[in-house]
Parts: sequence; structure tokens; C-alpha cells
Amino acid sequence: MAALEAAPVQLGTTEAQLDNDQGEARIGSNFDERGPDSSAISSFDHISPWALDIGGSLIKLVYFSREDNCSENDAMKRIAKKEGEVSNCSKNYRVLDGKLYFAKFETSKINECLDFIQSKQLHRSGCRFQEAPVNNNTIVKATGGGAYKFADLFKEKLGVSLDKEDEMDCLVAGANFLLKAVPHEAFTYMDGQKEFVQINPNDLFPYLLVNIGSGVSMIKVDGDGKYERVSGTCVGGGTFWGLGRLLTNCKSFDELLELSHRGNNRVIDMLVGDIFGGMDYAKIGLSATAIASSFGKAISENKELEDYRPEDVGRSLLRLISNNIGQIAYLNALLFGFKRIFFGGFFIRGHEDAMDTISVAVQFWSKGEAKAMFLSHEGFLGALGAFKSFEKHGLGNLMAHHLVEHSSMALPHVELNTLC
Ligand SMILES: Nc1ncnc2c1ncn2[C@@H]1O[C@H](COP(=O)(O)OP(=O)(O)O)[C@@H](O)[C@H]1O
Ligand SMILES: CC(C)(COP(=O)(O)O)[C@@H](O)C(=O)NCCC(=O)O
Repeated sequence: MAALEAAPVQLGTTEAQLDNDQGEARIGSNFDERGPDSSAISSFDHISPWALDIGGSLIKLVYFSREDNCSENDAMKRIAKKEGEVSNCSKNYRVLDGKLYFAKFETSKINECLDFIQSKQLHRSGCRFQEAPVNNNTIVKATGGGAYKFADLFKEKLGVSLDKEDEMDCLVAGANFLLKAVPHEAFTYMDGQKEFVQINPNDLFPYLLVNIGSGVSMIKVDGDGKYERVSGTCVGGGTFWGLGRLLTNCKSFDELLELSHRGNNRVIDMLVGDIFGGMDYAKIGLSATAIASSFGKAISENKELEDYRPEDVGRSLLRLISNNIGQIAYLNALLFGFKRIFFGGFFIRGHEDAMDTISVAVQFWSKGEAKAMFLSHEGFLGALGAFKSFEKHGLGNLMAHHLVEHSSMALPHVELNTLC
């Protein structure tokens, strides 16, 4: 399996311009004034920023690519449309359209990521920051532990320098950006019902961000760049996939998800009813169907692993991990009096059983007071945050402004298609 690529996101960016003083390439910020020599534009058509989040399980890549078939005429029409909206926009400014692409790779198959970057020529088209020495190579924003672990590999194989950004900074920046800028980013999921949540950007904080990657980080977010990682657990997505692989012999994460969807956890989990002779334990609010002990039935039956269907094992495991995360998340929200908990990370993958279990756990423990919400771009928070950090280097509001501008298009849910 090669790259897994998400549906692209249409957005506009401004033309690149030549900084004549330094003779260096840089991308101008939004609606930068066009240089006197418009032929300079073509020199920068190849510049397309990209960013990486290299996690314990997956590498997430976000890259921008200019739309090749955007004629000047089209661009000017767009400008005309925007003139009313953007105060400093004049006919001297040109917007080039492009798309933001999302892709992911398994970290253990990092060579596929390197091949993909090469095939797209991204290693030749990153950015050089204005403050970087003239002879420096392509610099790419990178977050996640792998930004440290694989820095030499990227340098050696692609001649690319990874400019490291803190993982928590990036997760928070990515989440804040998506929640503020993208309509239909957040949604609830319960009993098979997905409902989008309208977020008022002026009333977003505080909230708890729970990122379920290989492990789980719980972050109290109070504002842009204002956050504290308040908790975490090592029982996360890596645990589900790792234990699931050992217990079911599944060869891929998707196979495990598909399998667990068909399973019945009651075959293995010990339910309250199993202990109470089919009755609820009403006094403490536990129904007969509630899980009293995950995998608990396996202790009392004289069975081996092979006697259980992998589907049921997978389902039990999914319930165990999701329930546990939902409960710890709620307890943290309770600690700070938060009602809103957003769950991200690629463990979720838009998977209904995981979302449903997390939602039920949050609802159960909070007695309906708190709500679990999920993000459409759940797995790309860190990568988007890293991408956004280009702004610090004079690349203007490359992302924020344009995604906000194009927010009416709503970023598509990241449906990952296997390229080959
Ligand atoms: N194709 C996949 N391969 C492996 N794990 C996947 C895949 N899709 C989703 N996952 C789940 O997502 C988790 C990784 O989530 P992610 O947010 O990318 O974290 P990390 O940054 O630690 O890699 C895995 O541990 C696994 O549970
Ligand atoms: C160490 C990590 C931040 C790395 O992020 P990841 O690659 O899992 O997305 C994460 O795995 C984590 O928060 N683990 C939980 C560690 C703990 O608090 O017990």
C-alpha cells in the first residue's frame, strides 16, 4: 500500500513574489502587491509549502499545490468578487488558486512517504525562510516525535531540513484553526446520528482537546496558543491496533476496524447482567447490558483465544479502549468544569463504533452534562498546525485567511483513498 491521500481542499493563495533585496524566494502574504515585473511570478509557481506530522503510528502530510489550470482571467474574476470584501485589495493584486492536499503513511513504511514526496517533487518546492542562509536547502515544517527521529533521513534522502515545531503547539493551533474557520468541522455522534455543531468562534474557549493518536494527550485549551497538557494515557490508538493485531491476526488497521464492526462484544465482555442474573444494578445506575468487566467472560470460560471469533475480540477491544478514553476525558473535563470535549487523532477515523462508545461514556459519566464532539479532520490537527506555523516566517496568513475565505466550501471530510 502506498500513500493514502485525502480529497484535496480548494483554496486560494497569493502569488509568490521576488524579494529583490535578498534575491530569495518567498511567498507573499495575502493580497501582497504584485511586483513591478509580473514575469517574476512564474519563477515562484513551483513554490508550494508543505508540512509533516510524524507520529508513532502515522505520518501526516499537508501540502499546497497551485492549481495549474487557473487562468489569469479566472484569477482576476475572483479578485473582482473579493474586492468588496477585502479592504486593501486592488487590481494590482492577484490570487492564484490552489489546493491543500492531505496524505498519510504508516510511520513504519516511511520510505513510501519519501517516495511520495519525491514523486510530487515536493522536496524541490518547499520554502526557504527569509532569515535562512541563502545556501540552505528546502525547509519543511515538521512536528511529532518523528521530526526528531527522522530528521537525518529526510536530509540524507531528500535534502530536506525539518524545522521542528512542538507537537502540542501544533495540535492546539490545528484544532483552533479548524474549529474557528471551518463550518461543519465539529459534530456529535450518538446512536448512529451525526449532528454538526455550530461553533461560535468568539465563544470557543475553554475546551478540552483529546488527541487519540498512538497514545492519548488531553489538553486544556484556553485560547490561541494558551493551553496546558493536563493529562494523557498510554492506552490509545496504538494499543488498539497493537493488541488487536496480536489477538486477531489482522493485517491492517482497516481490516481490524471492519472486523470489529461485525463483532459482538457481549460474547467476551462480562456484563452487569452476567453478574446479577440478568438484572440491572439499578441502585448505582448500571443497566444489565452495561459492561462490568471488559474481556471478563474469558476468565470463566474454558476457552482459548482461537475459540473466540476475531470479530468479537476486536469489538471488545474497541469498546475497552474507547470507553476508557471517554471516561478519562470526562474526568479531566470535570476537573476544570468544561462541558465541551473535542476528540481528534487518527484512532477515530470517522469510525462509528469508536465515536459512539466515547459519546456514551462521556454522557454516562457526566449524567448528560458534557458532550463528546469529533472533528472532521481529526487526524490532521498536528500537520495543519505545523503548516500554519509557516506564518511565523513571513508567509503571511497563507492558510488561515484563505481557508477562512473559502470556508463556505467546507473542507471535505478526510476520506482517504489508496493511491495504488
Ligand atoms: N492506516 C492506519 N494504520 C495504522 N494505524 C491507523 C491507521 N488509521 C488509523 N490508525 C489509528 O490511528 C492511530 C494513530 O493516530 P495518529 O493521530 O496518527 O497518531 P500518531 O501521531 O501517534 O501516529 C493508530 O495507532 C491507529 O489506532
Ligand atoms: C507521547 C505522545 C505525546 C506522542 O504523541 P502520538 O505520537 O501518540 O500522537 C503521546 O503518545 C502521549 O501523550 N502518550 C501518553 C503518555 C502518557 O501521558 O501517559
